[in-house]
Amino acid sequence: MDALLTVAEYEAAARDRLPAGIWDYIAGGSGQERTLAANLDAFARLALRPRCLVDVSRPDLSTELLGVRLRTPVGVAPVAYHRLVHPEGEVATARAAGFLVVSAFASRTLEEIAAAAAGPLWLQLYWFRRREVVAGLVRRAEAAGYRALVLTVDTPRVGRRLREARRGFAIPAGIVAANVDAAVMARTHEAVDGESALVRHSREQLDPSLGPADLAWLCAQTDLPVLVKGVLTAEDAELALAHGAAGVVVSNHGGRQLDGAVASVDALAEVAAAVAGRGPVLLDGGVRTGTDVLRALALGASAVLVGRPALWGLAVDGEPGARAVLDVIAAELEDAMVLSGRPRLSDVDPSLLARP
Ligand SMILES: Cc1cc2nc3c(=O)[nH]c(=O)nc-3n(C[C@H](O)[C@H](O)[C@H](O)COP(=O)(O)O)c2cc1C
Ligand SMILES: O=C(O)C(=O)c1ccccc1
Repeated sequence: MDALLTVAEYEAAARDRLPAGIWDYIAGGSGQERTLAANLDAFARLALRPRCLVDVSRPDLSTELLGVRLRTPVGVAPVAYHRLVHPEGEVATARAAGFLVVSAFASRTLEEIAAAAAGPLWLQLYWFRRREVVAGLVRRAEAAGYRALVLTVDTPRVGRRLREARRGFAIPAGIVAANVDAAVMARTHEAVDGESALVRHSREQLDPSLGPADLAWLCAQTDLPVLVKGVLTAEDAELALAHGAAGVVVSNHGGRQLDGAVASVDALAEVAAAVAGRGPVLLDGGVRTGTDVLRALALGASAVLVGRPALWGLAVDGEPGARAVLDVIAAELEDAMVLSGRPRLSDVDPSLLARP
């Protein structure tokens, strides 16, 4: 195999390897997939204003997030069921990642992932109707040394994923959400023609009444910082912080929830302005290159997360593949910092963009 030099090449290699149903589950968005496409297009539209005559002999990609030093400002977004693409699943991803947000629907246990992790771990939560599932995950994350919780708020139910519906997609029996009661997850394994099992499962098990008071309740349950994921507006950023959130993740769930929602990078400036330095602002959705990372930081992100790219690397070559994808992005980021005259991340601000 020739060396793969870009994230796009990992994507193509992963597509060649994965069964079509698994590929469509991962690649797909909701509805007409407009937001899925917009996440990529929005980055492409942000032209850079490089500066020259700057000493760029010592580029420094490191950053601090919630008191922890990271080698790069790039982590892995919470993505369900890594074992769909590689038998080691999240354990391999955790070895490769500088920083990983573990999904509530991880296919390895929180403790196995913690034992393997190279960097900080956060745990993502859904608002299960059975609140003891949420509380149990919080206790286990605390005990296993996770450093933050991420409450996903863009999923009162799973979006209309037409690729999943057409295939009657269900989670294969051998791959389970290792940290959630099997009874809660049973319906994710029942294939029905013309329906996504995940949509059905989410309608039954996720609580769509989630509101600000519930966020405040969650924050009161734990000393861990709680970030709110799925924020696309200044109003929701303000509401999240007012009810105890330590920060936000600007995200449209990789174009898998409300189709037609704004591209995440296009929502970033508004959210960052509302947060106004009171906590970290992360971004995910469509980050595929080092220059995308730089664009997001210029618009106010503290760090970014990649979702699908981590799975592409994992699918191609397990732990080394996931590491290689993150290394490609880091190498491109360093290059972009040197070539744009911004050798430190603290030098990255809206002046980097032609039309911020
Ligand atoms: C296959 C797949 C599964 C996902 N599972 C979850 C999940 O369990 N929890 C969650 O908060 N977000 C989930 N997401 C959304 C990601 O956290 C993230 O928002 C999105 O993938 C970022 O976009 P990107 O894939 O373009 O990088 C999932 C995304 C994908 C593609
Ligand atoms: O969050 C998702 O995008 C996702 O795919 C999912 C997986 C399992 C249950 C609910 C949603």
